[in-house]
Amino acid sequence: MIIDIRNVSWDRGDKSILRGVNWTVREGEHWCLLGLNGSGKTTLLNMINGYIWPTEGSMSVLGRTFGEFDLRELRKNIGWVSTSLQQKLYGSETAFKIVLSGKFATIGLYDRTEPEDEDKAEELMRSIGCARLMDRAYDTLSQGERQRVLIARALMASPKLLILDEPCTGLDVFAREQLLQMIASVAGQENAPTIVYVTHHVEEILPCFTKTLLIKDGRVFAAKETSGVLTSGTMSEFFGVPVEIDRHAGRSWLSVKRALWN
Ligand SMILES: Nc1ncnc2c1ncn2[C@@H]1O[C@H](COP(=O)(O)OP(=O)(O)OP(=O)(O)O)[C@@H](O)[C@H]1O
Repeated sequence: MIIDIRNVSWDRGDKSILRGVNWTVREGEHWCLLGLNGSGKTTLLNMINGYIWPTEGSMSVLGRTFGEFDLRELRKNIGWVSTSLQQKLYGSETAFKIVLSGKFATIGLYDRTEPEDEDKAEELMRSIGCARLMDRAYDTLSQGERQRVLIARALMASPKLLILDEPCTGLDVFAREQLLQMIASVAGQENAPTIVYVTHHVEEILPCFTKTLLIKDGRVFAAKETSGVLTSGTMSEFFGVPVEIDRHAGRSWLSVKRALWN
């Protein structure tokens, strides 16, 4: 079992940020986590990475129950790509060093690397289409290029779980489609990690994400086959606004069916 969350709540003061969350992710599954701003997605990810602890309930990640193991070891098995990670990295470092640092899950490269690590980093950058950026300083890269470098970094430690937290934020439509194609190819590889893809946008849900967790106001609204979730009826209920879902090329596109102002 990759993630097993049972009846988990997380309270701050008298507010329940997460309430009665149940979610099971099995090896080989690829999930999309969809929710509006403030629905609790980041809180849930922080919990999966062991940065916060459930107020109630129990959970295990990669087969380990919280409280019973070394969190640093766990984090080496989880690749996490997020905007907050981008902000922490040293911008003057080369893209290559940033990818290499993924082996140790550190910000900056302090440990000695072996020639085979360098070969692996180069190979990953090649397969993800960013090898030409190896010697470039990270802060000179475009947003789309940065995301590729961060995904290569996350894969450096051969994680069992890869979390992509809104990777398409700030990308133009072509950069977004390129990145999504790259993610689909990672998901399709033999020995691919289990992927959790976090987004606000249904059109980013690739066919490889066969399961979807909908989260709303800190509660699980649905957790099942994507095909059963991405319907006009379920999404209208989820967003609380009439929407229509159109299917095209194995993906879903959402349009809002009434004015949202006045
Ligand atoms: N440490 C905290 N103390 C109090 N409230 C918090 C704390 N962390 C998060 N919250 C609140 O919990 C709710 C869920 O926040 P969270 O960041 O998990 O949402 P999100 O789904 O990731 O949103 P977004 O899509 O905007 O990133 C928000 O209302 C937020 O203000």
